[in-house]
Amino acid sequence: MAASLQLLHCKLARPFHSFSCPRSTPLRCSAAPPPSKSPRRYTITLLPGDGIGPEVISVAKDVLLLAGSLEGIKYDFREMLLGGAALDATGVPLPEETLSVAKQSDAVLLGAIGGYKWDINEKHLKPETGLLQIRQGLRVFANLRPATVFPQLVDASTLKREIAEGVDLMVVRELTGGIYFGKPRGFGTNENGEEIGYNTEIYAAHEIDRIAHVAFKIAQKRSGKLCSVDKANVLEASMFWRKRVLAIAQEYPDVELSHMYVDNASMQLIRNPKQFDTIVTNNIFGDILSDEASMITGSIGMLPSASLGDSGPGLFEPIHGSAPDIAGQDKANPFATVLSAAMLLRYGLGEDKAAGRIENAVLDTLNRGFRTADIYSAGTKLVGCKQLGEEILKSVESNVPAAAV
Ligand SMILES: NC(=O)C1=CN([C@@H]2O[C@H](COP(=O)(O)OP(=O)(O)OC[C@H]3O[C@@H](n4cnc5c(N)ncnc54)[C@H](O)[C@@H]3O)[C@@H](O)[C@H]2O)C=CC1
Ligand SMILES: CC(C)CC(=O)C(=O)O
Repeated sequence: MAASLQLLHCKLARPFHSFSCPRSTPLRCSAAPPPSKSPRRYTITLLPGDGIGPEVISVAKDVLLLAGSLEGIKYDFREMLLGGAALDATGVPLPEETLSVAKQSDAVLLGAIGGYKWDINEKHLKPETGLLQIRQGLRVFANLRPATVFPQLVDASTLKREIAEGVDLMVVRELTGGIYFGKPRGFGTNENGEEIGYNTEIYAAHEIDRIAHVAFKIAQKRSGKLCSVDKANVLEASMFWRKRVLAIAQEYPDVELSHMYVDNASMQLIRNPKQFDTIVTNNIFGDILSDEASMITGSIGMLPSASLGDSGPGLFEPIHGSAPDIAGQDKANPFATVLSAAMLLRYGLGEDKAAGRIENAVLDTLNRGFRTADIYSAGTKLVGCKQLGEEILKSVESNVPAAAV
């Protein structure tokens, strides 16, 4: 089974740099485990989930298959239930079998979960609880969310060209701690007998230290700049976050560390996103800031993610949700999931060549003018999720070299 963070630490933390950032030089690590099986064969757990999840996973699976077969890779796919689909079939959002199969696989590719149908469910019967449980079950505490503005999509950004052009940042989000998991949590009544709901933002030292190490290492391989985002002017958990990040910084004298309050960071991302390179932040701030960062790139449908732990399979998923407003209409943008599949190959399996094929194919498809509605602009070709998938496959097949895209 792949040891995800070990692979990451040996690799380039800027997967798209070859076309988005000519100023930097690719880093390679000789310690990265070369694939030794021949033919290389991997077990991949697919979790399509709900809403547009199955639509985008179907495209990504085909792309993985083709890029893999062209690079001598074979897969055993295990499609399992998660979220609302699992609730309907089994009564729980994360069946034991799903977690067990996921744990035994080499990597996990997830679509999205959730939908109106389950919104009124109690907490333990919500699709979202299944998502949190699988992240925790796989111990994937480091969630990497690269936000890269592709030259082809500068005009799809809601920001002015001069602000959006060249943005290439990495949000390192802590994924298995903080307020999404903190206890006590729940509903009750206060001393006046009034109903209340409450949650706890809590971080132990080891949780901050390990995500800080990941972020510093990524920053080292990028531009050497790390911004830690918190709310240390108000929240004790953030004051402690900052203290630990400062302590860990002693081990990375080559990284220029800055701190920013989250309210300012959300404003600065829109004012001047190019001031950021690597951002490290807690679970909830990372969730929100990465959705915001996605719009700089043109759409939430463009942002992939990799969630990695110290050992075991990584979990790869687009940052978007199940988009119930467009589900079943063939309108979903599958690029985020396809790029998550590329991250799976690169950081989950060490299959750089197959990953590169997919990344180049995404750019080639954009170069050939194909767009889903969320990134459409005048003069480009509007297509649905399925047709975009077919175009990506053509680009994978033609294997346009990186220099040409
Ligand atoms: N990782 C996951 O599975 C996540 C699940 N959710 C769940 O998803 C459901 C909907 O949540 P929302 O807040 O509406 O967030 P969302 O990300 O599903 O949708 C927000 C907006 O972006 C659009 N959008 C999202 N992905 C797109 C894509 N690939 N292509 C084109 N447009 C896209 C949607 O149509 C919608 O207008 C909820 O049940 C929520 O809990 C939300 C976020 C993450
Ligand atoms: C639906 C939540 C559990 C998670 C979320 O919003 C996210 O990770 O993007």
